[in-house]
Amino acid sequence: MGDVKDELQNYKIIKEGEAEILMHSSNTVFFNKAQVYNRDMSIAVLRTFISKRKEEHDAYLSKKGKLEKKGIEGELSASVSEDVNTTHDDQGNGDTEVQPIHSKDETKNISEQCLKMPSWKGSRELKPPRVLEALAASGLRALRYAREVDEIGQVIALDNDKASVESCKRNIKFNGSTACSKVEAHLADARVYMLTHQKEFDAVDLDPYGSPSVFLDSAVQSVADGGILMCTATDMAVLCGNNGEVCYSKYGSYPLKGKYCHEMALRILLACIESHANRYKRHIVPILSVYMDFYVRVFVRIYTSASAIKDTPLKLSYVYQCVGCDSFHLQSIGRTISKDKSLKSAPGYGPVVPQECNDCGKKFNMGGPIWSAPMHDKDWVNSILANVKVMKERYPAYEKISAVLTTISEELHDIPLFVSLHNLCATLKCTSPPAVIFRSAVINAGYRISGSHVNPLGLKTDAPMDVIWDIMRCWVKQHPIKAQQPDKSGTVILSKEPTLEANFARAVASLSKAQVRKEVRYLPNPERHWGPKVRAGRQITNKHCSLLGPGVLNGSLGQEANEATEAVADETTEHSDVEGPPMKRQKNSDVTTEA
Ligand SMILES: C[S@@+](CC[C@H](N)C(=O)[O-])C[C@H]1O[C@@H](n2cnc3c(N)ncnc32)[C@H](O)[C@@H]1O
Ligand SMILES: [Zn+2]
Repeated sequence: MGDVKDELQNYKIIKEGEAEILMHSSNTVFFNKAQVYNRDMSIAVLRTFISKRKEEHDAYLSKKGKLEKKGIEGELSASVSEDVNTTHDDQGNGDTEVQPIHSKDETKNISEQCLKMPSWKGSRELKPPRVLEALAASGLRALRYAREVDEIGQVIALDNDKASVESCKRNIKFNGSTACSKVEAHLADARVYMLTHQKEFDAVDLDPYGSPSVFLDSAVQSVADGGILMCTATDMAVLCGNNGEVCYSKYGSYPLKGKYCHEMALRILLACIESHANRYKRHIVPILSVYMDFYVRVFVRIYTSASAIKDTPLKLSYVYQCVGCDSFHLQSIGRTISKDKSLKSAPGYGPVVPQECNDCGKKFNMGGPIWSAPMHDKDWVNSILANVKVMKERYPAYEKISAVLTTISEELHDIPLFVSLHNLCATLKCTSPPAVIFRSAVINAGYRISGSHVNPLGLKTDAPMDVIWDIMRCWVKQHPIKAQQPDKSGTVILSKEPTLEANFARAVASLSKAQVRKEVRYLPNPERHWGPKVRAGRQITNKHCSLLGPGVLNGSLGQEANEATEAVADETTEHSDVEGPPMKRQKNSDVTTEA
């Protein structure tokens, strides 16, 4: 007895949500409290998944019941497969172009049809969802799922590290009867386990150190039809372009350095998961894709449909980014043509840009392919946010996740990537218009504009780059700058006369509903040292700098975190900035990005 007591003295209890874990003083098992956002967000998604799954099952049973009443046995499955085979309305008499998919309405057709084909198809009883936490460490996440998500089924927690599995088993016992009855811990290589448990889990969670790339192939196979894959990547330096070739080798896409790099990271990860899913006649439907703090996390549903995977090239694009002015253009990989009442796939028309940038005359870097279809499902985002607000007290990170979800709910979902107002001004070496004034000019020119959750200074818009530069030319006419060197991109852009006369009068829609209601949309980090952690039990060395940012060596925040904090500070001044003096921005990437 005394021994047990002595032994327990070496542990401290860490509580997060309703779960408690024992952490040994030597802390050899991975634990990062910054991941509370990640775990809270995942719980919110799982709660919504359970209620949506129930709705889908009820709808399926009601449709089935109606058909059975009419005595039309077998028609349901026929109607479902018909739906899945017809992914577009065919209106053409001869050859008709069908555009690549960027908008939700276009994907909605596809996803709605696929939603009719989940794993429980045909069964009257909907079993509680089974969850796999493939990389569990202390088991904190698995325990939170089991204790906090009502109606959840069995949770399997895996780790290939013996100490982690022992700690996980200890924590299961420590959390009492619900945990003991629902959570099981196994020592296993997650890849082998997932490969040998195909389509068995309604939710699979991947939360690795760094990149999830080696786990994706088996993970997409272990998710049941209509199930959800939740996947984190913390290798932001790789995904954001510091090691472009490493990114290509891990994810099959080239990243581009740019203000939108964190959104590009999300879209590279989505494209990579889709590519693995396609190998098994499966495809993804993104529900929510989030960049937070120092990592990206995506939530995607997975379906099997040999015909739906033909649409994949319509959902992927290369990105051309000008090395001089950062203008960007998307090149879709595929298009479809409708011929004699059937749809055919064809390679995308290209190139969408000339050799030299129309705006400044410099060359383009080409990145991608990225997922260019919507990366969130708006209905899901609204449901998740509503659910989070109702259960406010059950989320330790309520302020943060509700702020992120609010900003995501406002994003233009059909617009991949974004422009940065400060970057535009840095190129022109001009003072920055207040965001609300720039937004107004875009709206007054007949285009849509929204913020972006990944960057408080990002603006998503369907206005083409030439319209954006015209607005900036008009702004500079009103706020003249000193003469610059003639070969600079900004000088070339300003040497052209605008063809559009920008109207900077404040437009009604220039502030989002949440901005009007003064709801929090971005939050700074709660404390210093908030950021990624290295593998349990390992020393921080120079090698980790590429993953965590140079600040880790002296224990300060990484570069990513610093930029985020700076951006939040900028965003918090956005409102006061509205009528205030414009700020001058310097561009430091002018020389380094030149090819
Ligand atoms: C970042 S930690 C997981 C943190 C945990 N999900 C949480 O929320 O607290 C990653 C874990 O993956 C485990 N791991 C790495 N490779 C693995 C593999 N091939 N199979 C199973 N576990 C693995 C490591 O031992 C480590 O405990
Ligand atoms: Zn250019």
